[in-house]
Amino acid sequence: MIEIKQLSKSYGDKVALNQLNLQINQGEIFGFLGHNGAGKSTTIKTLVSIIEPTSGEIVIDGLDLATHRETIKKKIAYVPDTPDIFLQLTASEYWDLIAVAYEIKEEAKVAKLTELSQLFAMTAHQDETLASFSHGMRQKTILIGALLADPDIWILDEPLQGLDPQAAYDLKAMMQAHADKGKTVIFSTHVLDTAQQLCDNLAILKQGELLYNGSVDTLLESSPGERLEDIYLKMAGRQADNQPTEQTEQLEEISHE
Ligand SMILES: Nc1ncnc2c1ncn2[C@@H]1O[C@H](COP(=O)(O)OP(=O)(O)OP(=O)(O)O)[C@@H](O)[C@H]1O
Repeated sequence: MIEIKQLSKSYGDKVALNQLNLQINQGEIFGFLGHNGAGKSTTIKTLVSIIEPTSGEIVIDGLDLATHRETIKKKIAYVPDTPDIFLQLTASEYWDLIAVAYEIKEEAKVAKLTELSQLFAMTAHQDETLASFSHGMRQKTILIGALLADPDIWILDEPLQGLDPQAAYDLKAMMQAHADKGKTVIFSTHVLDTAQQLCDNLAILKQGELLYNGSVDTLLESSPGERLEDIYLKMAGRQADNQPTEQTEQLEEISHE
């Protein structure tokens, strides 16, 4: 279980996250939704130890992230929103690097790579550099690397961006299969149909504040006949609009019950 307690992050004067409290259960698919700049990536980067929070605490399976960082990092695989890393490496060299970092045995690595690179149509490209790849191919290379370790917690920042329809379909199936094995999958997205289709629970953020935390079903039941997209847009409002909508107030009550 992941417990996020009173988590805040400021970049200079800019408050990106304000006292966020959340719980993410093992084996669930958890989604972060929110307009641009809402704080989704900041939350995710804090979870994967890329950035330090200004204050607050993250506890994963009973261990405080601040004091058990190395142990916790081994449980987590992360797919960033911009896959422009290790561009000078070939896909195969990148996967080798991940296998060493996560201490994956050679036999298991080869079996998993054969399966995943075929699934994502990357076998023919494994000896080409990431620099020569399209955005989607880099994304697939990093996805394959993340899955090599069969992580307890798989965290993906806007993972569907840039994937072709087949790869997006396969990735969604893999996220579901990963959760079905009892692993935790956390992702951010702007694709509300995907959130509705995949998520057990979600958090909706706006300008660093939590607007809603709870199940997708509860959210949908709160407005019969409406899709998640309709409910989300009413709740989050327009970017410049800081005033809570009537829907926001109603849903805040539900999420605190
Ligand atoms: N390195 C940084 N320096 C200064 N401000 C930052 C930095 N990173 C993020 N911010 C600010 O923090 C706020 C939250 O940004 P964040 O990237 O977490 O949003 P997001 O919800 O992931 O947005 P998007 O959907 O556009 O990816 C924004 O106002 C952003 O401008």
